[in-house]
Amino acid sequence: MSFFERLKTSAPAEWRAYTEHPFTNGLADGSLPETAFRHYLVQDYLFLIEFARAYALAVYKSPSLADMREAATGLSAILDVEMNLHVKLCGEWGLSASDLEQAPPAAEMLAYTRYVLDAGMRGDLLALKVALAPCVIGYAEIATRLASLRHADAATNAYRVWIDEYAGAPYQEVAANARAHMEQLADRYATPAREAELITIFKEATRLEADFWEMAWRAGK
Ligand SMILES: Cc1ncc(CO)c(N)n1
Repeated sequence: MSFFERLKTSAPAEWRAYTEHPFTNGLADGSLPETAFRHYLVQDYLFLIEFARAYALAVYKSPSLADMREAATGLSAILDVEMNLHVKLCGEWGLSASDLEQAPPAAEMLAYTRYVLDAGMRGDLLALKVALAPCVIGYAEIATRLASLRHADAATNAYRVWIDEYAGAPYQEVAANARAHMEQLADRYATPAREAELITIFKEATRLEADFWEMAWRAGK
């Protein structure tokens, strides 16, 4: 079993609560209330800024030049690709750049990003990548599942652009690379004695991802 599969099978309830959260199913069938989606978009913009800082930390934490290049590629994927797409998507939902920048950060967004940054600051590059795995690899898995559901209203579903962005080849490739790099780091640095600590980080980060959906889901009620 790969390292990532071991992480997932060590946190089955957490992984399920995150990847099959009602928010995600509401994206797939278009039933998600618009207020929930808008709340999500605003907080996700703030999330991505902190996420970029986590990748910058990964550059600093890199033991080798090859690790550093990999982290720098991830940083640029967020700053130059995902953030731009996000601003465009927000614009389509009537949210301007200043709406996004002036939004007060939600406790769930802060808790999650602080957790990831802290795991990386006190740990090594592998610990940081494990904390990031639910975000990067999780979104690729979620979007692939949602894209395969093939609801009858797929053509008119307003959330289709979001699904397509994360189910599309460019994002899937970013996630596959992140996964391959984490496997390689695990070969180099994961010892049986460390596995419990790494599982704890993965479990916590997964729980905080589910809380992020839950925060937005509540806003739609
Ligand atoms: C909360 C969250 N997790 C993961 C991703 C994927 O980058 C995202 N955009 N937002």
